[in-house]
Amino acid sequence: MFKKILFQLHWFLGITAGLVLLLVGVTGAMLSFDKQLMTLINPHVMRVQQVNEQRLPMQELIDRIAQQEPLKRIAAITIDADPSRAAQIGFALPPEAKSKRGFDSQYVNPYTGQLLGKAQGEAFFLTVMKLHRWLALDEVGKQIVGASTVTLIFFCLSGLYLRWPRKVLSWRSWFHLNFKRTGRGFLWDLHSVIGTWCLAFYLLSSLTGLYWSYGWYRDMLYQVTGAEKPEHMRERKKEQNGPAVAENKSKPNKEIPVPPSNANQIWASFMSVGANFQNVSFRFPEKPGGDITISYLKKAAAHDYATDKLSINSESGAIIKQDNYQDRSAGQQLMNSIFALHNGSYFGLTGMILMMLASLCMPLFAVTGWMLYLDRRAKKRALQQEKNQLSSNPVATATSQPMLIAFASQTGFAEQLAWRTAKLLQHAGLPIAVKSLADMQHHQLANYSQALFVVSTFGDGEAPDSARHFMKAFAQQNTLRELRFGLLALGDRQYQRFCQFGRQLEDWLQAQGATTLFERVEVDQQDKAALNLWRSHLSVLAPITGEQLIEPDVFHEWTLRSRVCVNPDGVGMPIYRLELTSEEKLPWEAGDLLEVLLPDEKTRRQYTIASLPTDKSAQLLIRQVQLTEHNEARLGKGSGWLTQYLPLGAEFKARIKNNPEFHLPATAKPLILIGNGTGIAGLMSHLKQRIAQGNHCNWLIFGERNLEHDFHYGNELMAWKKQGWIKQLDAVFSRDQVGTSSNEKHYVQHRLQQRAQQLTEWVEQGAAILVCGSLHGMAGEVDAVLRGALGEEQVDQLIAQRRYLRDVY
Ligand SMILES: Cc1cc2nc3c(=O)[nH]c(=O)nc-3n(C[C@H](O)[C@H](O)[C@H](O)COP(=O)(O)O)c2cc1C
Repeated sequence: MFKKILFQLHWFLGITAGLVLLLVGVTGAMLSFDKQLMTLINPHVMRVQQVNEQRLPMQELIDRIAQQEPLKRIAAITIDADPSRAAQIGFALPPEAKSKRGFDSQYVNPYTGQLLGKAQGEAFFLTVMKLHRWLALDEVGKQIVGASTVTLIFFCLSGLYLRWPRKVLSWRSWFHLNFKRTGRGFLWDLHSVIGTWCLAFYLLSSLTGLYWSYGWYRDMLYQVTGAEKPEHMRERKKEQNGPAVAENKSKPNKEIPVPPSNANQIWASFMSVGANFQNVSFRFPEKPGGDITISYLKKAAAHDYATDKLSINSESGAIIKQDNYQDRSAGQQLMNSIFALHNGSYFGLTGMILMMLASLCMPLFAVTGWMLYLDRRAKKRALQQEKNQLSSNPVATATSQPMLIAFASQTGFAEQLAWRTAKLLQHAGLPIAVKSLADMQHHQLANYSQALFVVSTFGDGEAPDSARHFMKAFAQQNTLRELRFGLLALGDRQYQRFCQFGRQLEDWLQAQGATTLFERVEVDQQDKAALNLWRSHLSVLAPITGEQLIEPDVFHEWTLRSRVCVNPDGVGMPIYRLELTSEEKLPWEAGDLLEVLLPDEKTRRQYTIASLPTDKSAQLLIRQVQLTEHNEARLGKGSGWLTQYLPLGAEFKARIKNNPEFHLPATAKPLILIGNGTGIAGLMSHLKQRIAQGNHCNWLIFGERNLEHDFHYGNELMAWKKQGWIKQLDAVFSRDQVGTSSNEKHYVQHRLQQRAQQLTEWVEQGAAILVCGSLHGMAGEVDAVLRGALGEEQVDQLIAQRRYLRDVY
């Protein structure tokens, strides 16, 4: 249960926060080498030719800059030990921009003092940084990024738990990516194995990233490490608490920094302690006589942010304070390394590259996570369809002992095959009970004399999660001597323990005294031959017909040839008759469906085909569906597209869907066709087929609202009546009766009730009954009339003999 909840949370947060993390990851990767990239794209600004042995003395450098920019005040200078690098000057921002932190930054040639201008790309990286830290949305964005960062920690930990392999000590089960795997297995591998590779990096970057997201987290880190907060943070806190500065959070009375007039002396003081520097930044005081703060990185520094600090008095040039990285406490060093840990530079260039690659992988998780989610959803939907079809068939209520079909499935395929198997057997007349092993105890198996097991193998040769308890209790003694069983084991040969759980289950069943109905069938992925073998075993148990266990997912191009509204002035929603053709010579028979793939390439809609291949086109009858969403009316996704938006002559994807539950054998015996609304489509194809076979004995009961507007295919039907192809035609129009002497709405079920005598006679002569149209209202009412007139037993028999078939929706 815990695992299930964790999984649900993992995917739900994944498909939401995952998208934010995708952006944060990619922008983070872009920022990894921003300095290097900036140098690369600004060779004439950030790099210089070394023209002298020595750089200009600091005072001369300052004076020459001041000559070129007399109106600007130098607030900071950064000098790099690399002789080919330009020095960086930070000019104080003008008073109106006082509240902003930072400087107006330019580069200068340290040998000549010539200003080289600004570097290109700063604005770009600033935008990337804003996206990375707060999605460029200020406070709201900051909160979203903060929450997503917390979620990333959750993904790491829950992901680790969810993928915990059975062989914990085997490095392969943790880190090996098998490129031979395909489909869902490969997606899962990409998600979980690469996730494991990246796990430490994500934990590191998220645990450090929270430092910038939440004040409480920052405070906590300082408290735990015992480190001292930097001055600007303490000041900010004071300001926020102090009433005097409540309206103005910027520093009060901020002065323009003053460059010193004895810079050479200051440089000498610095060099007395920092001669071995990699780069050094001088920050000038805001008041004359104040201290200059110097931050420098030694050549042997632990990492790029392990800087030493120095304060020098701007007048005397005396060193006031020295604060070396290596002299700080471990906690303080850690807090000074937060950014280096965040971007991996704490571990040098390798760390930076690995962190960048891990960040670049972030989209992979979002994409594979979404794909796994969509795949699971599609499977769930397909499964629901299978279940619906089964439960709407009344045979399920038969009283004789049912055959058990038990499944154990992780991602839904075994479950789908179990329901399909059930459907095939049920249609062949066997009473069936479908159960998940998750809901079963061992001793319950003794209640059945025949059972089929459809089980997959997951993880590293393990049972699917839902069947783990069944596995755990395997040692229990139980006697199943009466049980005969068949077993379909699903697996993938790319895994070392192929179909392991299926094999284990079979061994256990046999150890309990159960005997096999036929040899275990093992399926490698979706191997058709193995599935056909399973199907042929089923045909020994019962005379199954029609449908394959899995259908090929091949769609063809179809063209919309014509579209006519058949009830222009009717009171109901408009119904359109569509004519469609395909270049392929695709066969179908009466009762089959056309499954249309909508433009999003995922959504499918099924419509009963009203014509036969001999008509040279597939005809559909589609009623527009109107939905109201947020007080706005819109057309149904499938019906709206096909009846309104798809242009005439346009191509789209569709496939013929075999619908064996609605197929009829060719026979001269009578046929009763009952339907309403667009349900006439399915009845039309059957009538056409009957006529083609030369079978006259057809009785149609059709219902709609008004004769004048809603007698779909009325002309053809009347003509067939006249020619004798339809023996009896009962068209019932509910709205036409209002205001007449009966003044009651009559529907097809009422007409059928009136003709109960005739119904009994036809059924006695061997008639089959087809029902096509509304599930709600019509189909249930018709079923009740049939049961009332013929009796429960006879209706159940008709179903078992496949003489009572329905295509209802
Ligand atoms: C993460 C993962 C692990 C798997 N492990 C195994 C395995 O160890 N042995 C095996 O034969 N098949 C393995 N498979 C393949 C599945 O058993 C196979 O895809 C099956 O059709 C899934 O059925 P289900 O959807 O009912 O769970 C694995 C599949 C995935 C996605």
